[in-house]
Amino acid sequence: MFGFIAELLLLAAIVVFLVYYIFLLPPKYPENIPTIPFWVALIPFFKDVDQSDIFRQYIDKPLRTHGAVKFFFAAQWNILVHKPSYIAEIFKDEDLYEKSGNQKKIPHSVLAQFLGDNIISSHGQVWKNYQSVIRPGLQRNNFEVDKLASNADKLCTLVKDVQLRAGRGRGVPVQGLLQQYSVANCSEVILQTNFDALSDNAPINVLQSAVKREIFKPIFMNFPFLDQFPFPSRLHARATVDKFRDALKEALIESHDPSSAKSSAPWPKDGLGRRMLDAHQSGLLDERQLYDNLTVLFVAGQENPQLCMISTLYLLAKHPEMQARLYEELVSTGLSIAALSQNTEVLSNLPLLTAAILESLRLFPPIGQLINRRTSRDTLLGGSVVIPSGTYVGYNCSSTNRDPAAWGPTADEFDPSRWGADVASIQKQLRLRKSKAEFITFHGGRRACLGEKFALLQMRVTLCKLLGTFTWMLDPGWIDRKTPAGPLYPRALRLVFDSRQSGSERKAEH
Ligand code: HEM
Repeated sequence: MFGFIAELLLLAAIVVFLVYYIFLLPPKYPENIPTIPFWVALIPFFKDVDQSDIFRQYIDKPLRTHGAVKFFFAAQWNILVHKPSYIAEIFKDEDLYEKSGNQKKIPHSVLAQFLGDNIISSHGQVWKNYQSVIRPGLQRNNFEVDKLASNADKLCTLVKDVQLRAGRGRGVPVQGLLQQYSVANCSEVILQTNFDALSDNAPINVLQSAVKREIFKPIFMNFPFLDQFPFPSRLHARATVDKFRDALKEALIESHDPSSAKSSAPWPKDGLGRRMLDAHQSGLLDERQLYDNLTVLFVAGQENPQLCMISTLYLLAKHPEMQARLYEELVSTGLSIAALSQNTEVLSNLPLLTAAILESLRLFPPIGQLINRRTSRDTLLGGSVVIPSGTYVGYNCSSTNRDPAAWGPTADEFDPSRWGADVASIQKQLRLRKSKAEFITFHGGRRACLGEKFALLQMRVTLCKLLGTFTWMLDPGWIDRKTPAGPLYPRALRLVFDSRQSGSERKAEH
């Protein structure tokens, strides 16, 4: 009996070994690009790392030298592309490089349950249908800038309070505050809902943090097939994402019900929330599609701007001279900060402000790495890289955005002047860099981000208020490290804020 069990265990061990061996073996094609060893993806499990260090050490050189590599991620082999001309080719052929999001790639995962089938990850006619509903709501010309400015005022008050409590010269954590702020902007201005996110302990902020903890667990991001098993922690994760979806759904319905105390009427013409509810009523979106899209719009609409704010505050903290120049630019308009923060036209025509935001988005794209396109047939990328049908293809955004061949030897440096000195040349350069896929922060081609316009407006208003109210620097005790995996940004950033007024008062005192 003992011998039989031992044999069975040995057999099981051989099967597991064989399966793993095959699983971890890189695909034969393409032959002319290198393979990043599979264990590189596993380093964050064993060590507390800065993902940009790992990238520099193991991925950067082969990726840049060959323009693409074979790369193990999310428990499968993919082609990770760096070369801008390859990426431009991918963006151009939507039918060959089909969007294939989590609902197709890992349908059993918590992530797929959370975001479902939505405008970002769908393909073909379904995507066109979603676009017809969503695009006009996201690209309207009349975003309520007064609401953004008033939320930015509240943010400044929160920052002041936290800094006061921490004590002069002591660093304060900024991520939580920026999360509250971007949730408020996204829910109120994009979706016409209200979660009272800027008040203390708003339930949405607690839920949002709980969902993020579950979704970004590295072990399940790298091995999503583990979600097939009913681990108690994953059942809890599923319940948490459902609760979050229900909260969004309830808020959307209540805020669009004129008889509800939580109604956000009057609604703007073309408001996205109304459009989505109408599309459901007319049968254009079924119930599942309505709430999948609502969830993804909420996530994309507040998470990406939030990360952009963190990275921009970080870069400006490292460049106090740039803070001073930006402040001078605001003052040079002759408008008060209060008036300027609500004047979309003047704000959009400030060259340094525009260039600083673009430069931050270039160096720290909120979506650092994206692998969600699948080849629908065999192909030859760039005329030389053989990619078999059914292969997942993606890119590392910050690597391409920092390509020295495109941006020169200072590609890794924060230098807003590289974008141009006036708004017309900055816009021209932006269009050119996007068309050559040298700046891919907002993706590209027909699937380019639909929220770019809103995101840039929000960044302008936010920086106008923050720069008009404070100067800031890095907390000297904060360790300068980026996140270990997932979205790339400075980890648990702590800043020391100083009120501009008290700064000038201090000068007067001397
Ligand atoms: C700094 C802010 C932002 C950045 C860097 C950003 C970046 C991106 C990227 C990289 C994609 C492609 C995603 C993929 O293929 O998986 C995308 C798509 C998209 N984004 Fe954004 N985004 C930002 C803000 C927003 C905002 C505020 C919204 C508003 C809800 C939004 C809505 C969308 C939508 C709807 C798509 C899908 C477009 C399509 O496929 O038709 N984004 N964005």
